Amino acid sequence: MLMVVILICVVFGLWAWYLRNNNKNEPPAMPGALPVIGHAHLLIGDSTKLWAYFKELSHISLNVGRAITTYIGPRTVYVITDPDDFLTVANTCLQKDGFYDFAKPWIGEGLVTGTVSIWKVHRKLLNPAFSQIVLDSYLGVFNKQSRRLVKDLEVEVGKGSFDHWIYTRHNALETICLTALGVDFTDKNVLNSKYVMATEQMFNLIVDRFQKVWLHSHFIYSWSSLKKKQDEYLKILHNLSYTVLQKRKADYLKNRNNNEEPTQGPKFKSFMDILLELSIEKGAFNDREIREHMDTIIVSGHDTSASVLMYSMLLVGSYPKVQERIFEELQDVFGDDDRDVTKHDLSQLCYLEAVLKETIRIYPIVPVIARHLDRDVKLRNCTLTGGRTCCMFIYGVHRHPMWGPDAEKFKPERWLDPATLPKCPNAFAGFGLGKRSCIGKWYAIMSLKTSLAHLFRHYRLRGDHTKLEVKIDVMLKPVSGYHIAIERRNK
Ligand code: HEM
Repeated sequence: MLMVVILICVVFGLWAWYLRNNNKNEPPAMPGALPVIGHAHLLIGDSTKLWAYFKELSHISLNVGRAITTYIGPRTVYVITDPDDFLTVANTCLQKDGFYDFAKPWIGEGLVTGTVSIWKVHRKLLNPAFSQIVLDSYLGVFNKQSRRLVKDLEVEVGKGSFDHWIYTRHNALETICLTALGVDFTDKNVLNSKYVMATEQMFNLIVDRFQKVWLHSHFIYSWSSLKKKQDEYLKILHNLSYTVLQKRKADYLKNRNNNEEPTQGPKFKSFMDILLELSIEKGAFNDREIREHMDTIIVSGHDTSASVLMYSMLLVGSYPKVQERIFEELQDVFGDDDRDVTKHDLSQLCYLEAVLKETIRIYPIVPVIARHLDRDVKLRNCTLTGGRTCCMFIYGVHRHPMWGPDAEKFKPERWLDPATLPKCPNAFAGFGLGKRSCIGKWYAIMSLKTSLAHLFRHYRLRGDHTKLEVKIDVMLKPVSGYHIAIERRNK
């Protein structure tokens, strides 16, 4: 078996080696390629090492015209870090790269991984679920969940460093279930923990597969021990989403038969309401498709927000002056009142929003995205060849020289004055760019601002982000998270 695998790799490698130099206007090649395997040997190691390699790729790309060519066995993979080129590729080639197929057993044809023809129809149908009017209707839940987080953290007051990532993850999972899906898991701790664990393991597994180039083949992967583990985790993940689906569907049908408006949940149609309505009344989705959209929203909606909350708490804890400025802004808006955050308050919390954006710029939790090039794409300094993979390095875009010599510094105030921001509108790509950018951007900003407004009214944080080691588990994750301590704020 091993011999067959090696033989296949060698044949593909030689073939790709032969084909790869035909485009004379291609970006320069990344140094260090070996015959046949290309740069695949640089992917080997744990996910911290992989992240170090990705950072190096970003910096090399930034230094040589914002684009380089790498080779993973038979595949040619471009790395780009120019913001305008990023947008060009993002809007010219809408198809996600084959690497995203590693997540398809989990989230299928949901928006993140969906094939273009399906994505085009479904994104249009689902956009209204993230309209401002729907998001405003979630503000009550965002406040309730933020208060819950403040309360949960009470046990850590004065006890020294602890892992706040555990708290933000559980809280964000409950929030996405309450809002987008209309189900309450706040008293189901065991289920919640199992789901969070399975999500983490699935991300590990996808990265593990990425690093083991021979497992890129679906056939070889299907015989691997990794695939067996994947099946176990998927059982947990799909079990939860199917349970929610059955319950919500039964409620929908009951209300429809009784001609009743739902008594619980938001007044406006949530993501789940829209899915059910389109499925039951118009036959737009079958159960599998609903489940795939639900799984996509659960994972992309909770892990992202939880990570940004975790990193922003750590960064603010590391910069006392930033923390005091946040508190001053909160005092200006709320005084000593512990009331809920309103829509109007959110529009006034400009410094807090700057903190969030700067956090995502420094720690882009989705640091790389990839497209399949279905045609040749002409960029500013080079041409990418169709049929290949283009990785857009958000991490690199956020360190482009247009951010200035202090690009590595956490400086929220740069967001307050257009003169201190890059002129290029694409320089910030934390939520992706173009037609397939994040559908949940404003959901995330609203929920995160609400959480931070509650947290910083109650606590003073201390942290040290320079001690944080990160790894890439699809998203940018902490290796360990014991870097903040909290104290109650005496106003
Ligand atoms: C701060 C938090 C978030 C960040 C930084 C973020 C970032 C991103 C990025 C970079 C992409 C593009 C992915 C790619 O092209 O492969 C994306 C897509 C997506 N995000 Fe987010 N996201 C966040 C929060 C959310 C939330 C809260 C939701 C849902 C409630 C969500 C749902 C999605 C979906 C469904 C897509 C796929 C969009 C499409 O292809 O049409 N995200 N996000």
